[in-house]
Amino acid sequence: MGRDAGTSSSGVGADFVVVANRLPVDLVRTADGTEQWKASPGGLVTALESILKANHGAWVGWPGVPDAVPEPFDSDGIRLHSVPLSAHDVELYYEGFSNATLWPLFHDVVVPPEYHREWWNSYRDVNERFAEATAAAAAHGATVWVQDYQLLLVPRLLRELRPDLTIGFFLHIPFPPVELFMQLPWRTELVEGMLGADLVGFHLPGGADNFRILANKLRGHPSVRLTSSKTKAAEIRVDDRMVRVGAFPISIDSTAVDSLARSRETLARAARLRDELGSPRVLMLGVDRLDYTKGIDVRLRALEELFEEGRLDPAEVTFLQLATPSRERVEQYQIMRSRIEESVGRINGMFGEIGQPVVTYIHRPVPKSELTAFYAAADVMLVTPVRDGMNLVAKEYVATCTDGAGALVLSEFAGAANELRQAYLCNPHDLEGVKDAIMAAAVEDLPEERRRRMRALRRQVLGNDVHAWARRFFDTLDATSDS
Ligand SMILES: Nc1ncnc2c1ncn2[C@@H]1O[C@H](COP(=O)(O)OP(=O)(O)O)[C@@H](O)[C@H]1O
Ligand SMILES: O=P(O)(O)OC[C@H]1O[C@H](O[C@H]2O[C@H](CO)[C@@H](O)[C@H](O)[C@H]2O)[C@H](O)[C@@H](O)[C@@H]1O
Repeated sequence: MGRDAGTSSSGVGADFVVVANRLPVDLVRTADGTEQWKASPGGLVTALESILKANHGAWVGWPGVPDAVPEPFDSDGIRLHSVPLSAHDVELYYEGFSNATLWPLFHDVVVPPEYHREWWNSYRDVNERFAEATAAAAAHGATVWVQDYQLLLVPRLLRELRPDLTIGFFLHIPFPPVELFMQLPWRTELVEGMLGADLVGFHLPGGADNFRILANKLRGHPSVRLTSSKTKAAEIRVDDRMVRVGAFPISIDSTAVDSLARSRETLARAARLRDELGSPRVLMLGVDRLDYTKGIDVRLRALEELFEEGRLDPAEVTFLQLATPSRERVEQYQIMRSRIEESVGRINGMFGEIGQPVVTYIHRPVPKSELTAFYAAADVMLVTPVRDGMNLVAKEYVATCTDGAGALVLSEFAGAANELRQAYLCNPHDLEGVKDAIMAAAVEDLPEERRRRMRALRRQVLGNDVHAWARRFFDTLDATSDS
């Protein structure tokens, strides 16, 4: 990628800096008062960590707990700079504006977004602090890569502080249609914030188009499509600068996942897992943060009806759901958790046997090696979000399917469906369609059809990894700074 920077030759600041709400590790405080660093949740960290490890850059982010102020330190070759957040910041900026205003609004209002002025004030204030911390961490002329919806104001704030920097911005969640974005009382400030970058990247062309339309509508900045560009980027004139906008679908470190999946330890653990689960004929798996966008309730409802109708036999099928705790103090997450846990209990009460539940539900993160063994053990992976920026779990499952025998049921409303066309695609709002996709993947299709689909999926995932994603982004960013 040619961004092998670390600290600059002057020793003051790094030449390549990632800025994200979270550091790649969270500080965890245990009941006995001890503190330890643990891997942060979510696909953003999974993807960016492998890029930064390869490039020895710096990372600016929140250490994951209120009021922690750790000094900068090195972790796996990455220099970590903390932006401290108070309990009040966490409540208003993170749980409030980021995750109860922007998150639901950008995910097609699957729950109603809330608009509160005090949340917005806190968001602006925290974005200013992120911009200041980044300005202090970056060397003269450095490249800074700002991540995601929690930091939409940072590109512009940073440009004001440090006009010498090259600034990229990437949005990891869907960018909504104009009519939805227009609900935001602070819509103009947010679009101006993003336009502070030299390149604004989205997962899908639809997101990039929505943003171009808004920039024109709100600020009168027309855009021009660059027909010669491989990424089909467009350019927007903002005062005396050109801002590029394009689609860059994120991916995973496919080769690393593939080789971990082939290891003797993983295969042995996968076989043991199947035994522990009662050697079912069909093992189905779900792996998500416990988020209302992920459609965990959709797949549970589909399975319940398939058991009720006798289309699936509970003596032959087991469903394992791993659900990492997420944003637990936000009301809509609490509502969803109760619904899911109630439905797991109901299905097991109805169809399970003593010592033999039909649904096994684990509400905690598991180590990467264990997660890979779960993927390797599964016959059918259920990925049914009602809306999702990309969904790296779908790609991780495909990369783990080294024997080519698994099947992926995938919602059309996950960004990943744009590339993984050979999955068993379904509309999560159409329960009969979800049930039919599960039946085809788990029971009805011949093994050869499943293998044909999985071969195509593996070609896609192994041929387009996270390093290629970052390369495409930086090639476009470099072209922007040249123009
Ligand atoms: N229970 C779990 N234990 C460990 N890692 C998990 C668990 N659930 C999800 N993950 C990891 O979190 C990431 C989720 O990324 P993604 O599917 O893109 O969704 P999101 O970023 O919205 O959570 C993946 O890298 C996946 O391996
Ligand atoms: O930091 P949290 O509030 O605990 O949330 C975890 C992350 O969730 C979101 O991930 C998104 O990014 C993935 C990678 O691009 C993508 O595959 C997925 O569809 C998105 O939902 C969020 O956008 C991140 O900022 C969070 O770190």
